[in-house]
Amino acid sequence: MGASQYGAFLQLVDSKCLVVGGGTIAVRKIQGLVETGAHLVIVSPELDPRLVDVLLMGTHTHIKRCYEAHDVLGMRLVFAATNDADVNARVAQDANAQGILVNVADNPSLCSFMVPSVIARGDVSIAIGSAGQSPALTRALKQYLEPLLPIAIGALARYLSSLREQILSLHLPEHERHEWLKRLISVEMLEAWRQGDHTKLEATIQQVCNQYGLVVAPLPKAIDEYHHSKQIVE
Ligand SMILES: C[C@@]1(CC(=O)O)C2=NC(=C\c3[nH]c(c(CCC(=O)O)c3CC(=O)O)Cc3[nH]c(c(CC(=O)O)c3CCC(=O)O)/C=C3\N/C(=C\2)[C@@H](CCC(=O)O)[C@]3(C)CC(=O)O)/[C@H]1CCC(=O)O
Ligand SMILES: NC(=O)c1ccc[n+]([C@@H]2O[C@H](COP(=O)([O-])OP(=O)(O)OC[C@H]3O[C@@H](n4cnc5c(N)ncnc54)[C@H](O)[C@@H]3O)[C@@H](O)[C@H]2O)c1
Repeated sequence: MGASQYGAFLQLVDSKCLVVGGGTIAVRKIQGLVETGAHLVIVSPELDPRLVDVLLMGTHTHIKRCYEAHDVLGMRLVFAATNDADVNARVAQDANAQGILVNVADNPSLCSFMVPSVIARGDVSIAIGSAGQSPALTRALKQYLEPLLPIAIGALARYLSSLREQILSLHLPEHERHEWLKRLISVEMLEAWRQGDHTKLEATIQQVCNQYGLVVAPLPKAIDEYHHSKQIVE
C-alpha cells in the first residue's frame, strides 16, 4: 500500500525556524529541532522553564510577545503551538501565503507537514507517522521498535561509511561498485550483529575488502560500543 504522505529528512543547518508558543508542545517540537543546527525564533508571551537551557546555547532567540503576521517572514519552517486555535490558524494562513511549510499542533488539516515520532541513533533514525490518524499509536509503535535499534547502530553506520568511501575512491564500474556495497551488509548480518555475534559481519567485510586489496580497519569499534550500550540499557 502506498503512503498518503511523503517522508523526508530535512537538512536545517543555519535555517531559521519559527515556533509560535512556549508551552509543553512547543518544548517537544523544539527538543527535536535543537540538534539539527537550525536557528530557532520562539515567539511567546510565556516560556516553559525547560527552554531556558535552549536559549543559553546562544543561537536561538525568544521574542516575548504575542504572535504577529510578519514573524513568519524569512522562515524555512513554521510551528504553530499555542493553546489558542484562532492564533494557530492565523499562523498557518500567514505561512501558507508565503509558501512556507507549517505544522499546526492542534489541527492536522492545517498542517502542510506533520512531525513524526523519531528513534534517533546519531545519523541513523527511524521516523514514524500515521498521517495524523493516531499520535498515540505512533508513539506506541516507536516504543515497540526502539529495542530493535541498538545505540551503536550510529557507529556502525560511520564504519560502513568509511569503507564506502574507500570503495568509491577505486572508481570501479558502477555495477561492480554497487554489488560490493550491497554485500557489505545484509539483514542476516545486521541481525547477528544486533545479537552480539559480529563474526558474520567481520568475515564478509574482510572477504570483500581483501578481494580488492583494501586495508580494513580492525573490527569496528561499533561492536564494543554495542556491548557497552547494551550493558547501560540493561
Ligand atoms: C509523533 C508526535 C511528534 C511530536 O509532537 O513531537 C506527534 N504527537 C505526539 C504525541 C501525542 N500527541 C497527542 C497525544 C495524545 C494521544 C492522541 O491524541 O493520540 C500524543 C501521545 C502522547 O502524548 O503520549 C495529541 C494530539 N496530537 C495532535 C493533536 C491534534 C489533533 O489530532 O487534532 C492532538 C490532540 C490534542 C487534543 O487532544 O486536543 C496532532 C499531531 N501530533 C503529531 C505528532 C502529528 C501527527 C503524527 C502522526 O502522524 O501520528 C500531528 C497531526 C501534528 C503535529 O503535532 O506534528 C508525538 C509523539 C512523540 C514521541 O513520543 O515520540
Ligand atoms: N500536536 C500534538 O502532539 C499535541 C499534543 C497535545 C496537545 N496539543 C495541542 O497543542 C496546543 C498547545 O498545547 P500546550 O500543552 O503546549 O499548551 P500550553 O498551555 O502549555 O502552552 C501554550 C503556549 O502558547 C503561548 N501563547 C498563547 N497565545 C499566544 C499568542 N497569541 N502568540 C504566541 N504564543 C502564545 C502561551 O504563552 C504558552 O506558552 C494545544 O492546542 C493542544 O490541544 C497538540
